[in-house]
Amino acid sequence: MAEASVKPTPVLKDELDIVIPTIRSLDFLEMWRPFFQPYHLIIVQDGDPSKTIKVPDGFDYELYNRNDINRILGPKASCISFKDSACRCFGYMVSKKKYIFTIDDDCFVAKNPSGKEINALEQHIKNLLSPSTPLFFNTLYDPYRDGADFVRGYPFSLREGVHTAVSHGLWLNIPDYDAPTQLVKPLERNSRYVDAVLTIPKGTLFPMCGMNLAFDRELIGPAMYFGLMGDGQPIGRYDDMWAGWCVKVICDHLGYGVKTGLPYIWHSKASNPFVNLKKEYNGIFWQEEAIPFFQSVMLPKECTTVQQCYIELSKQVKEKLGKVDPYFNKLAEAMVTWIEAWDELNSAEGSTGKLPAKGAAM
Ligand SMILES: O=c1ccn([C@@H]2O[C@H](COP(=O)(O)OP(=O)(O)O[C@H]3OC[C@H](O)[C@H](O)[C@H]3O)[C@@H](O)[C@H]2O)c(=O)[nH]1
Ligand SMILES: [Mn+2]
Repeated sequence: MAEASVKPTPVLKDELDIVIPTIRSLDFLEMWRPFFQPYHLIIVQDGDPSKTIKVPDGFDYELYNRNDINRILGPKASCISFKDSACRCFGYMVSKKKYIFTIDDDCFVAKNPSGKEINALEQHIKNLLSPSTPLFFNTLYDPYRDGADFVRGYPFSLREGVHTAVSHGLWLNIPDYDAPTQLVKPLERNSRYVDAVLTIPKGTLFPMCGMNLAFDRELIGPAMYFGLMGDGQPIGRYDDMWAGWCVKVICDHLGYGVKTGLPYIWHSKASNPFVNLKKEYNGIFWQEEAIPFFQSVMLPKECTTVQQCYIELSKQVKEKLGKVDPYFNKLAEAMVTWIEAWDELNSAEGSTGKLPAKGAAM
């Protein structure tokens, strides 16, 4: 019998950081205050570091701009994107908490069909604290949810499930469409609230969106590199996609689960589809090569840590995608730099190397 979660969801306020990339404003936090105030925020300020981004009073935060990233990582800062939401992954690296929730600054509190405001963070915590079922599909969706269970024919040997590494939330109003779809359907809005959480089956990739995403940093953090995007790069808006493909392949290899579905947020801003098309066009073309690559990736059984898997993956990226475009050679090297920087900041001695950023006392 799947353990129904009748217990209240733990707040995890000392075990979870909220990472926000921003090049605009943090006013959206006012709407999230009831849900976010207990948590520590890690704000990654993109763009001009001389610009001051106001953090609303009452939040406990640390803020990093490009000067901070360069100061903390030195030459390794080259792996952190500039002028792209990919910069958010720096926040994952400097966090010291077990869980991460990342959200964009144009995402607001959504309402469920009964009109109740959705505490997206609480749902992500529920998703992360309950097992996933990647090895056998449960047709009644999340079997660990109140009022659900495994259906007849579900093997009892698999009902314990596996640890959940990622919780991928969705969006009402502006859906996360690519530029061509945005251009064809400029007025389309997502009003469909699907009351379900699904485990993405083992061996299946998915398009991970970084807008409303939570993960177990201790299980899968080093694989959550959002790549080389934005300024100086031939691609943008594939940061979260790249991370999602790497993460899913490694989760499948290590036996972790990835969930998608609830919670919803309200995505308010439709970015410019023409600007997006310029950023995405290489990605739309290259993904037709990258997806078959990730579908065929085999990681040796000797790779038992995320770092080992990720370094092995970077070698295969260089070998197999480097032929598609020299960009992938650069990306493969940046993947290694990311792991080196991650281990430097997160090894015992490395943690003292992190200079305090501006902001409220930590
Ligand atoms: O150069 C930049 C641009 C944006 N940001 C911050 O990233 C967040 C997302 O920005 P935006 O809402 O403009 O992007 P979308 O078009 O909605 O697509 C996003 O949503 C899905 C993924 O996260 C995707 O990668 C995003 O592009 C927002 O907080 C901006 O302030 C930035 O830091 N640097
Ligand atoms: Mn947006």
